[in-house]
Amino acid sequence: MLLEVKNIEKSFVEGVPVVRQTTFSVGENEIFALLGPSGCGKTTTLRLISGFEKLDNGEIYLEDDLLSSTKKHVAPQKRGIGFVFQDYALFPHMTALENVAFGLTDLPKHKRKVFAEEVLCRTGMGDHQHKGPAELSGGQQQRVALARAIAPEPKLILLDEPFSNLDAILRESTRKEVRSIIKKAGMSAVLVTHDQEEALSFADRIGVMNEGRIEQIGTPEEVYYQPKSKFVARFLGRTNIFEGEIEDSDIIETKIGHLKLNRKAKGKITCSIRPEHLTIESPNGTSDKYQKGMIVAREFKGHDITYHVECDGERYIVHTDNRILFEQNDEVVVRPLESAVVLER
Ligand SMILES: Nc1ncnc2c1ncn2[C@@H]1O[C@H](COP(=O)(O)OP(=O)(O)OP(=O)(O)O)[C@@H](O)[C@H]1O
Repeated sequence: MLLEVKNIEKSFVEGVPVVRQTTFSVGENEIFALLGPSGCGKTTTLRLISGFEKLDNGEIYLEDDLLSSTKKHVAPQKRGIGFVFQDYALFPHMTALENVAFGLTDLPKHKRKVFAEEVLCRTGMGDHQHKGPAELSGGQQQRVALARAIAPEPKLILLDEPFSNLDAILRESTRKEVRSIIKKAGMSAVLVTHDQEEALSFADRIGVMNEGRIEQIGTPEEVYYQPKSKFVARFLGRTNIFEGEIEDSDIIETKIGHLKLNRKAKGKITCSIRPEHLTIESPNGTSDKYQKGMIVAREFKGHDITYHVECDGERYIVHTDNRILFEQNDEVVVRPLESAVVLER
């Protein structure tokens, strides 16, 4: 593993831990995202890795070298880690090109600007390379900061909400470019974000953080489709939660009817099923193992439609493609297409 974070802990105020017993590792050429709501400790975790904060407990290793522990603290500039922080401070008296070229000390002088220009072009800033930070918009400065951090090709790069100031279209294209630069150069990255779509599309693996702890680590598909907790299920996108009691079975009775579970369970259980794993049908001709419900709201989004269906006082969300057309107040049955995932907590 390239980066190993072992049981790290940090409090700013005694007795109020901000990062608790956090453990994860990042492999060679891997992009790892720390995803969680505002205030859950993501930035602090990144600052502990960069060395801008000292930890209270635990250890951080890069290529088996100890960077941080309670006894040792390697200075940030000596860690060989690149970073883009939320406040992306660029050198104000330098142009965009000079900002990016500045860190390329490993290259011969005449090659620095050529390479810096190439990276700026790839982050869409080629036309603005001779402007100073004051002449650039927030989003443009953010792209220069990204180029500056990536250009020296550090083994590991830390990215704290690096696309937050870009509009939706620019965000997607910049994300793709940055991902491809990181992958091609063989770098690894830790991305901090509260945007689930960003984590799902950018990272190879995601650690979902809640109140200072990582609740689950997995590939985007695992954390999205196999969440371990209610928090992870809900934070990764819309979902339908069912609660009930069963006797050693993989079927639960719900208000939409029988629902198959991904495994056998017993006692009180909670399970989750994504809206796209449910569908709706006209009640005519379907067997009576599915309960009737009514469409109470509909969100048409062009390529797909989200229906809100009320069954016996409970609301469910169903996501279908735009060929399944119903109107508000239509009577329907909700039918599962996949099994529901039993949550551990
Ligand atoms: N230097 C500090 N001194 C005191 N408290 C701090 C300090 N830095 C962070 N905190 C507190 O630690 C908690 C976690 O902050 P952190 O910035 O790590 O969260 P985050 O998940 O990155 O949130 P955001 O996405 O809003 O940046 C917050 O309650 C914050 O107020």
